[in-house]
Amino acid sequence: MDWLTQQHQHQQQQQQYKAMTISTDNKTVYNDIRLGVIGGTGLYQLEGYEKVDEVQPETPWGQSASPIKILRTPRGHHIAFLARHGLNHEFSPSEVPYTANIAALKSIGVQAIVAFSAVGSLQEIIKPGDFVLPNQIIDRTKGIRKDSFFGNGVIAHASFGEPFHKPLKELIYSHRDSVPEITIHKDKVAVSMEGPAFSTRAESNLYRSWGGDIINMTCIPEAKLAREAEIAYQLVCMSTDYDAWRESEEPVTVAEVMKTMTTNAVRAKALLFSILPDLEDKLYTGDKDSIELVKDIRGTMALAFQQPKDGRAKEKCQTLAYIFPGYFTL
Ligand SMILES: CSC[C@H]1O[C@H](OP(=O)(O)O)[C@H](O)[C@@H]1O
Ligand SMILES: Nc1ncnc2[nH]cnc12
Repeated sequence: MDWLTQQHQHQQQQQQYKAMTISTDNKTVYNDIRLGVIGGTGLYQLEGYEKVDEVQPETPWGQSASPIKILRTPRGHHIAFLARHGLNHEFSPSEVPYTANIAALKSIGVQAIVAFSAVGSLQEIIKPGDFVLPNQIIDRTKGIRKDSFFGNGVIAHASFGEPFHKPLKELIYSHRDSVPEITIHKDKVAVSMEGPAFSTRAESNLYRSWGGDIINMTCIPEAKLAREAEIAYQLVCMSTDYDAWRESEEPVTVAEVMKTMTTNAVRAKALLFSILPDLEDKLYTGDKDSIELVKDIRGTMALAFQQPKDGRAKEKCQTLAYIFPGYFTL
């Protein structure tokens, strides 16, 4: 079968699928969740929205780090909020159940994620308190995190040259003046390190020499998994410190990060609040299977499989059907 036919067939199958979330009372069904928000260090709740429910689906990759809060926006749409490290920050960056987090969001219908992250700055121009929309990542994690839904008999290679979702990034950036206190930089390079200890001064300088602009410990594998799950994903970074490269200053500590995050968290919520109506216009208008904003990412994995269909491990196909409804005939 040629790829166009394959693509067409896949889109038809996708249309038959309607993501649904059953509420905790087992009665209410939310089938209109399209936006997911992930909060990181210092951002564990999204106040200001009506909490209508919370769900924690059991995915084939386990449970998400925290229950997913289903919130109603002032316009009446449902959005999903997840605390990446757990509500009490109980998962270290190496321990976060990234696969479960992304699978759970996908399973309730999320098609776009705005993810927040506290980052160190590797450049003078990015001051603590500034926000950054990166467009590239240098992966310095150590291979101990599960960073793919594939393997074990079903092999696929996602395209990851552009690790973030450009239309989503541009939408967020277009609101850069909406919160006057925030300076937003865009198209910067994020270094994602393993941690949990922060970098040495030598490492911090090395990342600068590689062109790194900011550093965190979580965007790998989160961005990769979102890409595999065909979810449009943009990281909104909040600079908290100058890491360890500035000889004139003490290297970063958690106390410094948390101090800056107190203000950053308030600003992050203000930014989200101001971009939300635009995001809702773009994401919640029209049929959920043909949203213009995310159309470039829907169906992309159909072309990423390595094997002939009959060469795939059946059991693994069944598992993967949880996040790829329509891709596998079971
Ligand atoms: C407590 S400082 C290091 C910690 O902060 C960032 O977390 P997140 O990306 O979830 O906001 C960084 O990635 C590290 O996990
Ligand atoms: N300097 C830093 N390095 C890694 N992750 C961070 N998160 C916040 N500041 C950081």
